[in-house]
Amino acid sequence: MPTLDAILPRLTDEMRADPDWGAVATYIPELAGVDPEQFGISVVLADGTCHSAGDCDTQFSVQSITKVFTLAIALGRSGDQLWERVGREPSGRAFNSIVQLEQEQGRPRNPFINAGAIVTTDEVLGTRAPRDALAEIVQFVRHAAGTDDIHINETVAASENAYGHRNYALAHFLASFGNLLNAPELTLGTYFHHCAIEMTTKQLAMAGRFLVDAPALPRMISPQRIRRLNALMMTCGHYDGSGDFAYRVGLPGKSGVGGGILAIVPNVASIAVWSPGLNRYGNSLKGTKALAILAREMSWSVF
Ligand SMILES: NC(=O)CC[C@H](N)C(=O)O
Repeated sequence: MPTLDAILPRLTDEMRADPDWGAVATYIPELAGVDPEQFGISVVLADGTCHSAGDCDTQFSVQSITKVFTLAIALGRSGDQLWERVGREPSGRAFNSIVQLEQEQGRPRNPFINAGAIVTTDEVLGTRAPRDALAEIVQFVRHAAGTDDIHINETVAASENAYGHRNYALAHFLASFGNLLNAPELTLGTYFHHCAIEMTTKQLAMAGRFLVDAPALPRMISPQRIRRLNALMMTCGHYDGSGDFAYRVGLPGKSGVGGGILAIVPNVASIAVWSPGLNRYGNSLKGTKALAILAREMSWSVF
């Protein structure tokens, strides 16, 4: 089998040569200015070694990928009670869709669509001040990644808040159904801030180690919870593109609108890829392409 150190630079060259970079998200003005022609990839193997290529040292907005970390924290705090407030089914709809929320009386389909992540964030917030909940989230991510050099970009959070009408609509809808403990602006303030965490692909691949379940990698949650988080990433991690991602890549993954994807090869590896241009589902165009090639070349699949 070819080694990662041979595959990753070749994959990066291939991605850079492909003229279709997709389109960056524009609804968060601060993200609209990011140069789409960037590509980075990092893989941490079960032995702890990290292999990277391309723009692997550039920090980017991880956005919805943080929903995996907040879900892990919410489950740690509340256990199965969380599932009274949010479901575990794929939504088959865009990440920011509101229609299902009305039809299903304010219980979001899963924790990875925006409505579900707002509920999860609300659970993590509890009765605390947003600053305390955010400190816990950032600490969890730093601990997982094994570095303190991970921060929230306040400008990105403010930019999203200023234009966050849809997320405000979702939060108010949740509140109208009695599924929000805190005032919408408090929960959303916390949500926008954790989405605005920035990482490099190296840091993100390191942070994903806690989902791999390998003896040499840090253990932060139980093996059973690792399997369950991976199951949700597989079924819901790419919104209405989750089926397509499972078909093409065959691994649990979570995307963010900043163009990052965290994918897990259970017991084998944590993979982070970043390219800011998105496909029609709002998932990284080249990130998905690169993962499909890498998974095939390494024979990595859960199927
Ligand atoms: N898909 C995403 O990454 C969406 C996250 C973004 N913060 C939002 O709420 O719209």
